[in-house]
Amino acid sequence: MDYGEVRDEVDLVVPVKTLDRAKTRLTSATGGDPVSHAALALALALDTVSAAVATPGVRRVVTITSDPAVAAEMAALGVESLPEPPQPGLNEALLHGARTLRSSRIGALQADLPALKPDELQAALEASAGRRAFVPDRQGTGTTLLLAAPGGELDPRFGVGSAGLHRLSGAVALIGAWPSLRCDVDTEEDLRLALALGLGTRTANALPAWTT
Ligand SMILES: Nc1nc2c(ncn2[C@@H]2O[C@H](COP(=O)(O)OP(=O)(O)OP(=O)(O)O)[C@@H](O)[C@H]2O)c(=O)[nH]1
Ligand SMILES: C=C(OP(=O)(O)O)C(=O)O
Repeated sequence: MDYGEVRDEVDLVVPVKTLDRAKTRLTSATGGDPVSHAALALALALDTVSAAVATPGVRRVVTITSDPAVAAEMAALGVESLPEPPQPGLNEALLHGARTLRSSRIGALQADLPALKPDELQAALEASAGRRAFVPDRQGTGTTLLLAAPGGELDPRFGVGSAGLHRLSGAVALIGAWPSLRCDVDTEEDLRLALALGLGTRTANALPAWTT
């Protein structure tokens, strides 16, 4: 295989929790209303995936989710969903996706990047230059994107302090001027920052009243 041609082309797995369990740290942002909360969590994922699909170096996007509502909305974007494996947990879900896809190059993208710009994701793919690499979140502690090397293992270590764990596991930290790729939305403060960066249309339409 000529890795020179494929090394910037990647298949991305995007994990999405069931909407009733997702984004608990954002619960206060929607005033505790479960319907508004689920709509916001779904919008975050749809905007993230839409931007990923529009990125030239991304060949395929697949979500890992057990939520039929998420799978149906993703299908409307032309994105396939795989159910979660029997083993619980984010890393298990990502490993299951990576094993199922058997891609020439695999990556994991978090589903809470509602300001994501395709040109910033593309720039990160190019900066990885075919290495196993990751993009830390804006605080530098979490991970928003993990890329395997072409033909290599993803070896995901998401969870608390994942940036440090990915670094320790030998992945290269990619730090660029990619604010939309580094702005994962866990809290109200993150949502305000993403709003300032320019939200995708679905999240903009699902925003709680306090943002307007
Ligand atoms: N499929 C799947 N996705 C998960 C799982 N755990 C986390 N995720 C997803 O992984 C991404 C990062 O997780 P977090 O930022 O912690 O999001 P979260 O768990 O919804 O948020 P909190 O409840 O506030 O911790 C999000 O896209 C989640 O939907 C899991 O067990 N399975
Ligand atoms: C699971 C992660 O996301 P967060 O830190 O946003 O919960 C992570 O960054 O590994």
